[in-house]
Order: sequence, then C-alpha cells, then structure tokens
Amino acid sequence: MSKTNKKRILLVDDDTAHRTMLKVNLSGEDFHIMEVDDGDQVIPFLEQEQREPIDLILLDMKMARMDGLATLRALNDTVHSTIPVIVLTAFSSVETAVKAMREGAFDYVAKPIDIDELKMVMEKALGFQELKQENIRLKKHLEKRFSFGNIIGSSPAMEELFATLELVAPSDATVLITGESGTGKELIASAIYQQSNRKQYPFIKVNCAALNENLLESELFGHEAGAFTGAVSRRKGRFEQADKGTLFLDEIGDMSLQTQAKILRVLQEGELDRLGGSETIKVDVRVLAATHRNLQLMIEEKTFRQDLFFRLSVVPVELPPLRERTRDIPELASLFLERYSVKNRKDIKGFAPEVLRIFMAHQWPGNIRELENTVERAVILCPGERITIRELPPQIRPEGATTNQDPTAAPVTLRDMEREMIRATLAQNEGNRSKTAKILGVARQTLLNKLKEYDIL
Ligand SMILES: Nc1ncnc2c1ncn2[C@@H]1O[C@H](COP(=O)(O)OP(=O)(O)OP(=O)(O)O)[C@@H](O)[C@H]1O
Repeated sequence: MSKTNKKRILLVDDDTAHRTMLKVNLSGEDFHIMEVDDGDQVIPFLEQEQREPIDLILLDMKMARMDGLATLRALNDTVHSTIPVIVLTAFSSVETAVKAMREGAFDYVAKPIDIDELKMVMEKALGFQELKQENIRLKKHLEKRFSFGNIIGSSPAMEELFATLELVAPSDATVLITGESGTGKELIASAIYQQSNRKQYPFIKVNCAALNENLLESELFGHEAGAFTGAVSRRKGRFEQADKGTLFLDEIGDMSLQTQAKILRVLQEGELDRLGGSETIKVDVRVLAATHRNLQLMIEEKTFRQDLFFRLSVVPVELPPLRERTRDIPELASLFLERYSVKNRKDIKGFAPEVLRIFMAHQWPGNIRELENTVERAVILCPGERITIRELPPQIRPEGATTNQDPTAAPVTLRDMEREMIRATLAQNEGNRSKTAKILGVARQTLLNKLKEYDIL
C-alpha cells in the first residue's frame, strides 16, 4: 500500500487508553486512524459532510452509551452498512462476537489484542471489500453494456438517451431516430429491437433511399404476379415478412409522398395491399424509422407528410453528433482499436497521446463511422505497438503535425502501405494466398514475389 493510498480506519472505543494503544500500533504507512469514543458517535461521524469515506471500522463491543451490537444494528439501517466492521471483544464473550457476526460484522478479534493478528484480519477485510467493490463495478459495467448492446456512451447526452431507450424498448411505440450520418442510428434501432418483447420475431431493415418509388413499394408491400413488368410471381413485402416483429425504415426522409401515404395507412390501420392485389392484408409490425434529414423542414417544404411525422415520432430520439460528445471518443477509439487489431491479427496496444489529442479536437463530420474508419486504417498501416500520427489520414492531422511530431520517424511510404495491405489481407483470410491475391487483384505469383520481397511469412 502506498502512502497516498492509506486506508481510512474508524476506531470506536470508550476506553481512552485502549484507543491510544491501538492508534499508536496501527498508525503508519498503511492506515490512517480516526477515532470516536462511543457507539453513538459513529453515524454522526460518518455523516459529517465532505468527509472522505471510511474503509473499515474497528468496533469495541462493550461501551458505556451504545454497545457494539446496537451500533452494528444502527449501521445496518444506513447507507454505511457496506463498510466492513471488525469487532473487538473480550476473550470471555465469544458469544457476543458470534451475535455481532450475525449482524453483519466481518470478523472479530479477542482481547487482549494481538496487533499482528488484528492487522491480518484488517487486511483480509480490506481486500474482501475491494473485491466486492470491483465486483459491483464490473456488474454495473456489464449491465450497462448488455442493457444497450455494444453502444458506447458515457457522455450525459448518451446516458440520458439510454434511459429513454430502456423505457421505450419494451413498448410497441414507434421510434423516430434522427441524427447526422454515422451517429449510430442503425445501431440504436437494432438495440431497441434486441431489448423489445418482439426479439424472437424478425427484425427487417429497408433502406428507403436505395430504391426508386416502384421498387421500394414492391419491396415494402409485396406484389402479385403480373403487377408490373418483371413481376413473374407473387412476393411478400417486407412489412409482411416482419409480421409480429420489427421493421426498420432507414432514410425515411427519402421516399415519395405516395409511398409515405401508404406507410401511414399501415401505421394507422395495420393493413396493406400488395401491388396489383385486391386482398387487404393485416400485419402486426412495430416500426422504427431513421433519417439524417431535417423532417420539420421537409414538412414546411411539403415534401414530408406532417401526419406521418407525428405517427413516426411517438418517441423521438436524437443522436448528438460526435463533436458534441467528445467524452466518448477515447472509449470508442479503444473499442475500434481492439476490434480491428483482432480482425487484422495485430498486437497494437494503444494510441500515442498526440493521436488522442487530435481525435478530441477533430470535428468528425462523418461521426462515429469516420472515427471507426480512421482507426481501422491506422491499425492496418501501423508497423508498431502504438498508433502514431503517421497513420492518420491527412484530413485529420492538424497542419504541420507530420513533421514536427517525431523528426526521426520515416514517413509512410507506398511500400509501407503495400506491405501492410498484404499483411492485413493475408491475416483476414487466414493465410490463404490464392484468396488474398484475388482480393488484392494481383496474380498469385505476384503475391508470392511480394511476400518474399517484404519477408512476410
Ligand atoms: N455508440 C456507439 N458505440 C459503438 N459503435 C458505434 C456507436 N455508434 C455507432 N457505432 C458504429 O459506427 C458505425 C456507424 O453507425 P450506424 O451505421 O448505426 O450510423 P447511422 O447513423 O445509421 O449512419 P447513416 O445515417 O449513414 O446510415 C457502425 O459501424 C456502428 O457500429
């Protein structure tokens, strides 16, 4: 234990001479001893404002105003009940000690006190307490991770968002997720689904921006045979496929007014017609929607239906851009570093401090996706154990950063990049050379020559 890390011990005993003896013997490098002269002083002492927490209590059993057992019981009703307590008891009253243990005391030491024995029990209690706290911390950490998938975010904006999502996920409410490109809208949608009561049913995603009006409608609502040229057979749409489950409509701002009207009908009535069909089909689908567009503005411009907007945004969720939650950057960067180191079979331990500084200052117009791509690229290019400024793309480096960071460092050359690309591709394909050559677009023999040239095994 270092000096700065002294454990704070509260000694509770009404016998001044005994207290002094213990204090003299225990004070030193490891412990900082504080004292009160009776049991009734313990809670007021612990509750004194701005006091640093106490790590351990040494409690005498026999005291004039409030004995050890009564003190333990009183402590049990407070937030301080987690502080470990060691009771000091007369040799003849082991029975009291047992009662004290039943009230939650960690252990007891009989009088006359053998200091070495007491120190040993104290170390044991403190060690146990640390383990307990570490356990609680890990459990919280896990709960947080599991409660919202792999979504990282400890900035206040994200914590608030997680709290909303926890409430909303199990309901059937439609959720409209807005935010700039790359802020994690899709990730949030799938986390909502994972936490919902529909998770045993399908999760279907449609990117509304990727298809023209007709194709999108046929994709969403399905079609009967002969509904349009090329519709040879009848096909179920995504809404039907998602029956009982969840449909994620990405880029909802990118669809025609006509398609919007049809979506509104499904949301309102729970029914649809396949293209070219005459039969009305009932569906039970929870809709999650996302867009990077400003729907309010689109409503004003009459390119988005206000009634659909209201239907979709029963619960609106706005994801802040990464530049407004810089606090999350180091954790996100580490997650991606680990992910891509494993994927590329590299043993990269971290970032050079100036890299993190650059990350914190960058505006990240492409948000988390841009950060992820930046880290992936850096991992591929990194020849050492740490990502340095040399592995960052020029648009991220502040001007002049390349030359004045490390004057001895050689610039990344085309050869470096080629070698790293080959190494990474080979690793990703479990050493399969034919596959690697194919992916890199070179003949197998060319690859073999390069492997030799770069001394890659
Ligand atoms: N909070 C987060 N924690 C970990 N990874 C994240 C987080 N947010 C986003 N990502 C990752 O960033 C990338 C972009 O996220 P996603 O595709 O969900 O963004 P998006 O907002 O849907 O983007 P777009 O609008 O361009 O479709 C994904 O690889 C995703 O896994």
